[in-house]
Amino acid sequence: MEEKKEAAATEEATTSEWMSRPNMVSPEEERFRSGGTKCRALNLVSIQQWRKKRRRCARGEETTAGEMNELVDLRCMDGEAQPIALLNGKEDRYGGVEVNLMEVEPMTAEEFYAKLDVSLKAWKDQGKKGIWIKLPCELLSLVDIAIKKGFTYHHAEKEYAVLTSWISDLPSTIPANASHRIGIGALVLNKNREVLVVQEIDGVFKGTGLWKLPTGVIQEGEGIWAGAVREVKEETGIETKFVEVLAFGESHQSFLERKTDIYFLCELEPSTFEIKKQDSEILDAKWMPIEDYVKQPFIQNRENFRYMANICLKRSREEYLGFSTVLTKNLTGKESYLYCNTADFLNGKLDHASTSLFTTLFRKCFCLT
Ligand SMILES: NC(=O)C1=CN([C@@H]2O[C@H](COP(=O)(O)OP(=O)(O)OC[C@H]3O[C@@H](n4cnc5c(N)ncnc54)[C@H](O)[C@@H]3O)[C@@H](O)[C@H]2O)C=CC1
Repeated sequence: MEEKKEAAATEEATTSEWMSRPNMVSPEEERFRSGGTKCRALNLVSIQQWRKKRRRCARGEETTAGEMNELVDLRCMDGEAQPIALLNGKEDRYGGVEVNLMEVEPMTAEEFYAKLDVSLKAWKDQGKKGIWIKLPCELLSLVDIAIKKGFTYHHAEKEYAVLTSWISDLPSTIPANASHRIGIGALVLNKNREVLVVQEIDGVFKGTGLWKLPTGVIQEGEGIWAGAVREVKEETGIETKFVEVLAFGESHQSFLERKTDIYFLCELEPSTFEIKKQDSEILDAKWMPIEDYVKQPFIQNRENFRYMANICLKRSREEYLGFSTVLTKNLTGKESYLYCNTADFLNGKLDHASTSLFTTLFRKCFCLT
């Protein structure tokens, strides 16, 4: 009866728990005894030796330091033990190793520990520097072990977490997790110099009565200009074409506690004018004379809002120029947008770098004159 209870508890116990309770039967040992072990590196002799050692540790006759290393050593000491395979890793461009556990056979905590231990030793001998481990949600129970072996969280996505460890004696160059969030505010002006404004149902401006520009956050893989067009369409139903980035601002520790928020004030040209507001987020939306928008006390009483509103006002009078987009390619051949002041091209201050630049330039000349 007692044994059964212990076995049931073992199933639920995490590896770290059963490692610290010397009388428990480990899941690995249980599987070995029933003939179904997956870990060929273990055999009964080494398990017994190891359990004796754990009992001695529990009685205080031996230190527990390095207990898991002992397990690995015992495995290697035994004549019948098989060598433990390294974790399957891919070299990165900076002298490190990337281990992707997204598509490997599930492994027990014990197997992972043993493999990680021998892998780290091997990689250290080989002079490797940054070690990256990508763990799918199904293997997140292994995080504990990686952390005990010196790894720290780097970042997480819905499907996985990534941990890193810098094993070189040189200073770490592992890049930080994403540090910024990108948002947009959209200036949409019609021919009567009315600006498209909204009131939001929730958020910081709830209940203030402020008529504000449509704002939003750029999605993964989305261009700033495309995100601005999408947000305006979603919130107000108005179709637009991107014209320019008028200004951008940054504020630190403004998102998820530690992230910097960068927002781009964009001008968009409307091609439809009938408002169909988004019911889930927008309380009301309308076209408002730009002077009335700027005069709102909430805006006049806050320096950054006043600055942005004045830029919008100047822009509505065609007294201000921003940055428009030039489609280019980055080093790896991916599409990359350059946001630049085309007025300087007009004045001959910059070289005309590409055909698409000329196209943009002529479009801008046409729009602005
Ligand atoms: N709101 C404004 O008037 C201004 C906004 N900006 C910039 O515009 C960008 C976007 O600003 P906001 O629209 O105010 O962003 P926000 O962070 O308040 O909201 C963005 C979206 O996420 C949703 N959301 C945010 N936190 C949520 C939560 N805890 N639970 C559920 N939904 C949540 C909101 O409903 C909204 O759809 C930022 O970069 C900001 O700096 C810049 C100046 C003024």
